Amino acid sequence: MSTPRTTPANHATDPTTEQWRQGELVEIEIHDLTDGGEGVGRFRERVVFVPDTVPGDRVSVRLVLVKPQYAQGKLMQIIEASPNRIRPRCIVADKCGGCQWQHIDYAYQLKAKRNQVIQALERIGGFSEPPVEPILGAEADLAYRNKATYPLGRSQAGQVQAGYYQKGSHHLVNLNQCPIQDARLNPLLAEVKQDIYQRGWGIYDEKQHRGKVRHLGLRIGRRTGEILLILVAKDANLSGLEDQAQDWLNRYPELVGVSLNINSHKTNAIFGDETRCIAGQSYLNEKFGGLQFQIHATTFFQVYTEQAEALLRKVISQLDLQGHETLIDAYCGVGTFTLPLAKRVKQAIGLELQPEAIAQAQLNAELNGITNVAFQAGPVEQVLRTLSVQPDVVLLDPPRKGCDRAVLETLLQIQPQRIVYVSCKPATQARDLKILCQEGNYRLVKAQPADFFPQTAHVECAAFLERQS
Ligand SMILES: C[S@@+](CC[C@H](N)C(=O)[O-])C[C@H]1O[C@@H](n2cnc3c(N)ncnc32)[C@H](O)[C@@H]1O
Repeated sequence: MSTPRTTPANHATDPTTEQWRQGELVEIEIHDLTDGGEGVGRFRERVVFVPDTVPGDRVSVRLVLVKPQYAQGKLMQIIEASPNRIRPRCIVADKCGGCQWQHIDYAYQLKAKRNQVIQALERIGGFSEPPVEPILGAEADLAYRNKATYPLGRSQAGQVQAGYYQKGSHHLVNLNQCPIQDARLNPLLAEVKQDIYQRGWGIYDEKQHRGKVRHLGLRIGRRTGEILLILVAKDANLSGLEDQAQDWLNRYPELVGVSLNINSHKTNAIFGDETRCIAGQSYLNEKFGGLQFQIHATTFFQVYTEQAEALLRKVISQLDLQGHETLIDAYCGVGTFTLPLAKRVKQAIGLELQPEAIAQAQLNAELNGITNVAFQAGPVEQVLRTLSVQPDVVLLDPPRKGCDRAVLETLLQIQPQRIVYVSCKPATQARDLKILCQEGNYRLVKAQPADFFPQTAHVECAAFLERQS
């Protein structure tokens, strides 16, 4: 299970290519899954990647892209279904690119995710028999996401649509509800689209870079039920926006704020730099790790609150902090891990690129009366080496691309006793762990996978390292 997705160079003149015909219909058995969630089979001794399949399936596949060493297949027919296959609980699962694994039994998803971590540690990290714990599976494998950001579009009849892009395309799959979102967000999704239509606000066209409203975002505090609504628009000129925002606040008692984010750039990035609160408040309240948090609409917060908490509990129990330690939380966001951990150490320092997230982290510390914590805005690769403290523990939780090389080099110089590396991308995590563990600097004590993203191929993992004496 879990084949890293490789795309070998295209040797157009390789004679073996001739044995593959684009458009050919072939029958194959699926025996593996890639990191991206596609099934893997073999045909004429070479690899075929097929979305929407699962190990144990015997399928008929159209070869839609043919390369010398691999082909991309499109599932045409399931000849014999794997025992791991289930009927998707989402009515648009066959089209929508939001989830990759709606057709896979949850127990098998968990097995495949743990295996993804093991494979990455072995193949990329070079660890033999890595110490990977059983995965922390989720109690609820649906209705778990606390946040949704939908691109907007128009139907041929001109109706406003919101949803996720179709697999491998920029064609929008219109949704009125999404089974992996917190169900309390669904009524807003269906009705707000209609209001945008009634207001006559132009919908952004990414090809032409014309129109106004680009995305509709919804975020909910799982424990408090408070909801934030955010519109992302090319400019702030939406007639009647204040009235409409107030109308939404009146209509949905659980909605606590409506914001407008302005993104005037021709970019794939969702949010622009400026966010204005239009009605209500700019943040929602949430409870996490026994603490109170305020979270704005555009700042990072883990999408599965309960699972993030379950991983936090593992981190706390593994670290067994005694109260005398200095802890650095690099890539700290709004203080999600920093603040619960600060209560268990002498001093905590959070580092984060986004100044808005740092401002919220500071505020969250104040809200909870936590005074032994300091936050600093800036890139970890620059800030970490300028700190004058000697940390005992460093927690890393970088974005998917992993840590900048300079961060790893600084860690190898300052040599904290322990490093916890939390990641949602096993491949980059394994790459970075290899660097930290080379020449016997650190030892991988334990890797703890957790499912933060049921129905998708993504997996979270906390790796615990100890300095070798
Ligand atoms: C995966 S999130 C983790 C946030 C936090 N630990 C949490 O669990 O909520 C990664 C965070 O790193 C921040 N970030 C990205 N690149 C960074 C960099 N070069 N230096 C500092 N922070 C960065 C992002 O803004 C984001 O808040």
